[in-house]
Amino acid sequence: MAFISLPQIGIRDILDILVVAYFLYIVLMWIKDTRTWALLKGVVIILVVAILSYVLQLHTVWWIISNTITVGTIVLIVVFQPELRRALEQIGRGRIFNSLLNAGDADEGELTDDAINGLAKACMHMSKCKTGALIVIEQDTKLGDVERTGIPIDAVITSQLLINIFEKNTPLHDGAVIVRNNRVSAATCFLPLSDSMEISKDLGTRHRAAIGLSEVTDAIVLVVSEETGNVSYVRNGKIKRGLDMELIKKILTATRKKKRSEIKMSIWKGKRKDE
Ligand SMILES: Nc1ncnc2c1ncn2[C@@H]1O[C@H](COP(=O)(O)OP(=O)(O)OP(=O)(O)O)[C@@H](O)[C@H]1O
Repeated sequence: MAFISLPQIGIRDILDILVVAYFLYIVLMWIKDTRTWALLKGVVIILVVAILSYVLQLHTVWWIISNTITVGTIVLIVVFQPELRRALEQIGRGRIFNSLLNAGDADEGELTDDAINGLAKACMHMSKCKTGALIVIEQDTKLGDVERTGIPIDAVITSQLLINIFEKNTPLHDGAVIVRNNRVSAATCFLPLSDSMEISKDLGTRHRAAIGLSEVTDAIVLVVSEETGNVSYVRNGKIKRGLDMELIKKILTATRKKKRSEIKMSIWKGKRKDE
């Protein structure tokens, strides 16, 4: 009697399956959040056509598809180079690695109550006066490259200092301010612009720069619009507009708490749903 022999499954096989499943999940999540989603649908359609042409013996269609696949792969790598670069950067600053590397650093660089108050007060003041502002708060990803494009300051955060920096027609008002370890480390910094096509057309380059930096780093960016006085919070490529004093404080305080719990939890939880 023929009997079915089940392969032996050891702990290594389970680990193997879990690692592959996790990476597939990450890749699918990443694809879903970028313009690569449209590409994936295109690739699926081409694959379906290729299979059909093979099964139905449509020689010309099959010849064209099979010959363009090699060239097509190279073309896709070139076209999607920015997305691939961003994906690698995101892996590099992944929560699991950061948690392992930064365990114990929870309080280092964390915003103090005074700093949060200073930031919120300055944003609301500049909002009232319609003074444009761009404030980057460094997190785990070091922003030395961005900082080098600006002018060093190295001063404790106060609302007065920030208001003064962004005062129109003064030498430091253009570009972004970098905040590190509760200090304003530099001003007039140049941020990378986002090339996302999903950004609202009523947002100009200041907001595009904030989103651009948040796409490639884990920095938090506060933006005050010169045109509308609107205050926005930008993180992970997402923008939340129309903040008031309380909301700014609440968000910055929540980020601080999140950072602490992230170190304990992220190894187990993976990507949080609220992001
Ligand atoms: N890449 C960048 N890095 C840093 N700062 C930038 C960058 N691009 C623009 N800015 C800042 O934004 C200012 C121009 O803002 P612009 O009016 O184009 O944008 P906006 O998003 O419409 O802002 P607002 O609503 O404040 O008018 C510049 O003067 C400069 O200070």
